[in-house]
Amino acid sequence: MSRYNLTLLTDLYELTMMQGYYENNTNETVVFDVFYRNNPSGGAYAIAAGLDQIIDYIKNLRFEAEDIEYLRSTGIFQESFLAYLADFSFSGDIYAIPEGTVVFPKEPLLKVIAPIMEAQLVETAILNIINHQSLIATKASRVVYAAGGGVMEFGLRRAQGPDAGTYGARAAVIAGCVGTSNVLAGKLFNIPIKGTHAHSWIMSFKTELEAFRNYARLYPDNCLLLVDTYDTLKSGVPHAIQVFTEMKEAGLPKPSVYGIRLDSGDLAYLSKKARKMLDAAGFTDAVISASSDLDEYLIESLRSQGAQITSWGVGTNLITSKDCPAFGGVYKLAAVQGPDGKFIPKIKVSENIEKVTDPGNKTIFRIYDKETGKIRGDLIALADETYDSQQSLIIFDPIATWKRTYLEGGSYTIRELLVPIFMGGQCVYTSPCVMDIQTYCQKELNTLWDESRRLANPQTVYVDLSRPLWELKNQLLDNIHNFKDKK
Ligand SMILES: Nc1ncnc2c1ncn2[C@@H]1O[C@H](COP(=O)(O)OP(=O)(O)OP(=O)(O)O)[C@@H](O)[C@H]1O
Ligand SMILES: O=P(O)(O)OC[C@H]1O[C@H](OP(=O)(O)OP(=O)(O)O)[C@H](O)[C@@H]1O
Ligand SMILES: O=C(O)c1cccnc1
Repeated sequence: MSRYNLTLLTDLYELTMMQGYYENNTNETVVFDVFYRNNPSGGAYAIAAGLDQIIDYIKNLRFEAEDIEYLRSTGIFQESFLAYLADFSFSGDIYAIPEGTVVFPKEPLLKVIAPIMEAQLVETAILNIINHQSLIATKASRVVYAAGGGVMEFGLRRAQGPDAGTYGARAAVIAGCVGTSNVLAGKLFNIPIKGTHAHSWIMSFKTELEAFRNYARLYPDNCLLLVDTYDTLKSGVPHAIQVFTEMKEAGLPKPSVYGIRLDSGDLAYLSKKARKMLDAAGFTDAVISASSDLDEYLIESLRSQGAQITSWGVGTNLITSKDCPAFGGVYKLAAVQGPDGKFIPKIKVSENIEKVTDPGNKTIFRIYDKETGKIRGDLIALADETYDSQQSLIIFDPIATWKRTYLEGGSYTIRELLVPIFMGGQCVYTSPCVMDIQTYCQKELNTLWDESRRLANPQTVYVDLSRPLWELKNQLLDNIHNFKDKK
């Protein structure tokens, strides 16, 4: 997707810090990690999304003459720094977890290794993109899980602006929605567009029957009729049946999709009644679709009541992730390259143990049970560590270290999650198309145990530190405390 230049999509402080580094003549290479601390909506996982837009952003990162002019007009920046910006391009490395991957708190979803001026500039846009799309993908995966499939994303009108509606639709399809009502998203990302019709269509005709007949004449192959404008069971469903009967009698080919949409009332009750009426008329394959302020909990409840709904239009609650409006991804410095080229690990200490960062240039290994393919745990490790799944391995909780799991050599498989995206400023990664990411995401979700997928109180997936990383972290914490003690 070609996009306008987002180079100024950054917080002012990134630019003022950048100018500070420029003035001080410091531009050492650093490592920054993107990670999040808590799973959205009380779940046990998130879905990584947004990488393709980050790639686009980095590729197009340059200060145009008008950007420089604007920055000059603020009076904050020196001419020498503006001249540096005019020549700026990204020269660093980026590693990331591919889109559609199931991810967990604390693990680096993306890692930037670049001169500090570059690494600092890109913080805001990277977080903005990952935080939004990962949030919506995670929410959508919950909705799709509850529905068992057949979810159409209908939220554009209630999204927080055009970008949220469009990239949100992309994220929703990655996570398993069968399509979106957003036509621009369909065009930009080559994803299926779906839709029925509104109450206004029915109301614009003299009668409901006339409105249905007209719609069926125009769209005989994809004909979902909205049946709740006047009276769902006494008018809408009987009229829909009448029109389907007329289509059949006219000898029209069987539609690819036909049926009804319920948009109000007791969806459980109405769908069961409507199913009986459609079946009795011989339309056993007619689809019953439902919409109206749905979310994963309502859908789960409807299904547990035996609602006869197999197609779901979900808007507001999905596209805004209404119960959890922010993803909370952060960007933290993990290492600074010393004069000898080696990375010096950095740690941020906090009163709150959860907020102490993991130091060093790191990677992530995912450990799967060999027999079932399910995730046993993730291991955040130093980037130069290697593992051999034929060797036995003990993984342990980095805080409650007595909680440990012994993995017998040969009983597990292991995969490194971070892959190179940019090397020396050049993109070395080709993003799959959205529908391929969707297929991959489905496989990813299947690596979670059912206990970690359920909506309420799911089982946490272990994210542990490798022994070398754990030792490094403790050593740095000790050093800091020794220093404090001596003061
Ligand atoms: N982070 C971890 N890494 C590896 N193994 C762990 C981890 N946490 C727990 N275990 C192991 O998993 C098993 C279950 O432990 P336990 O019941 O304490 O799990 P838990 O997830 O900590 O439970 P809780 O839900 O109370 O937090 C034990 O064998 C324990 O040693
Ligand atoms: O309810 P959502 O999950 O957001 O799904 C999308 C809603 O948008 C449409 O309604 P419309 O905008 O016409 O308003 P309505 O709520 O009055 O039907 C549609 O009929 C759904 O009800
Ligand atoms: O096509 C539909 O039925 C639709 C699209 C957007 C919002 N509500 C419904």
